[in-house]
Amino acid sequence: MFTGIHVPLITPYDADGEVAFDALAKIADHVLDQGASGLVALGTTGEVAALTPAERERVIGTCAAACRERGLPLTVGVTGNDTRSVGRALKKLPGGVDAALVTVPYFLRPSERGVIAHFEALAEETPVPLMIYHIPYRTGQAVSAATLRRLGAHPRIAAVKYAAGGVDQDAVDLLGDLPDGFDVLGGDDAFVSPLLALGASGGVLASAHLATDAFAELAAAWRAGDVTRGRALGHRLARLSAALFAEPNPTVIKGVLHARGLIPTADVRLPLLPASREAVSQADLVAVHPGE
Ligand SMILES: O=C(O)C1=N[C@H](C(=O)O)C[C@H](O)C1
Repeated sequence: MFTGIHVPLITPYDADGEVAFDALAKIADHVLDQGASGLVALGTTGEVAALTPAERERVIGTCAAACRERGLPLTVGVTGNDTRSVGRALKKLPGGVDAALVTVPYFLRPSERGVIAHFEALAEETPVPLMIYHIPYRTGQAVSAATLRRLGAHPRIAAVKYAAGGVDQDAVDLLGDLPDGFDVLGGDDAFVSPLLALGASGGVLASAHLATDAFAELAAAWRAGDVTRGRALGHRLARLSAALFAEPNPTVIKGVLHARGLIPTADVRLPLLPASREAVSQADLVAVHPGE
């Protein structure tokens, strides 16, 4: 299920600050038609924390329709640091959801044994396969390769979105000895190419709103062992990701999509602030020929 590039969609807003569901549907169709292997709804990029429960439900429905039409998977972000409430949220996921992206418990900083107990409890009750979201610079929680390997051996834990802020020793250790049926997806846009080179099967990349086809080609090149193409493309796309992440995600991406007429406004909800004009025009420029 988890190969190729999965795009964690932004949430576009109209001039009144309401979610622009028609624009969301168009972006979903666009990235899937450009070669994305699936969508992720309600990620950080989708400003999930700023959405009401009703908006979240409609976002899932909109993304599910686009995926269903093409027979591609929809993953939905489920965030929380209390095992029971995350379990309840998983059980409430509507039809049309194929997997859940579940953050390592944040802020609380349980032990790694606690992290294992958390995911093993969730894996026993989840209606859909789980993708662990490992992002220690946001959660504050270390998770070793040994812990991920143990969790990856569980039949209901299908993948990890690996976002350690670089290619660390645990990434090398994990990718050198993966449990059967457990996929690693790069979750730090700038480091996806080296992770693919080590054996990751794809990525969950906000940058792939732009140049989706080039990101899909990057994943395919590394899978096919085409080092020359993978390396060259990886360097170019890393420059695009750097430009898109020059200010807090997803502000620059929204700025570029708006400048290109793909969403009605570049607005974000507080505490995010819109990206500067300079950051948007620089990223727009880099995005024009990312694959060459
Ligand atoms: O929402 C996501 O999923 C992602 N969020 C990361 C972030 O906001 O830092 C970036 C990554 O591309 C995917």
